[in-house]
Amino acid sequence: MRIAIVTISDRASRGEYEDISGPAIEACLRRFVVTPFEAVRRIVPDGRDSVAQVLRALCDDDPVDLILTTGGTGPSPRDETPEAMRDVMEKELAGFGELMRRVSLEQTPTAILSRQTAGIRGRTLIINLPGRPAAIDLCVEAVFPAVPYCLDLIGAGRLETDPAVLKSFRPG
Ligand SMILES: Nc1ncnc2c1ncn2[C@@H]1O[C@H](COP(=O)(O)OP(=O)(O)OP(=O)(O)O)[C@@H](O)[C@H]1O
Ligand SMILES: Nc1nc2c(c(=O)[nH]1)N[C@H]1C(S)=C(S)[C@@H](COP(=O)(O)O)O[C@H]1N2
Repeated sequence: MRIAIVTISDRASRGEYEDISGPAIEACLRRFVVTPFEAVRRIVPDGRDSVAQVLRALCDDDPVDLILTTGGTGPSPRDETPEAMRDVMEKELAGFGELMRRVSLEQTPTAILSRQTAGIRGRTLIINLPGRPAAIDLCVEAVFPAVPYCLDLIGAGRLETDPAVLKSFRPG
């Protein structure tokens, strides 16, 4: 099982601030994913082409099973993660963005500014998270119960979670 964590930030990619959100995603997953996995880490600048290029590379050449991105989902001019998603996804899973915004709205009214979504390319599931470190655990934990079954359905690797920490759901 290989899980890619892609930090999308102009300043973090230039080393102007420390990437906190990327490591926070890996730490979050390590708390409940019991299947051994390799974390593949990338840090790229904002922008449609920059993001689409890294996503295509991770899905097409020796594909990873799951990609979690952080950043670039907002409304400012350089935030183009959703445009890159539209370029690379073969199927959109809009429910992921809907649920993450719903839980985030309980934390902050600016959650409506995130255009985060999820989608499938080949045998890889891609999920967008906002850039702010405070969003990571909340958004990952909200959607993850459905992730293992989604990976089954697209032919990715089998992923198990520790039910005492995060219960995943496989119907039937
Ligand atoms: N990977 C990250 N690690 C730590 N903090 C982050 C990260 N990404 C975003 N943040 C924080 O969240 C704020 C809002 O994120 P946003 O993606 O809108 O950044 P930004 O202002 O567009 O700048 P940049 O793209 O250079 O990160 C940032 O100003 C920063 O404080
Ligand atoms: N849970 C959660 N969601 C959140 C936030 C947050 O602090 N917590 N920040 C919001 C803000 S202020 C913005 S601008 C958008 C987009 O952030 P991004 O461009 O860093 O992806 O995510 C939103 N979603």
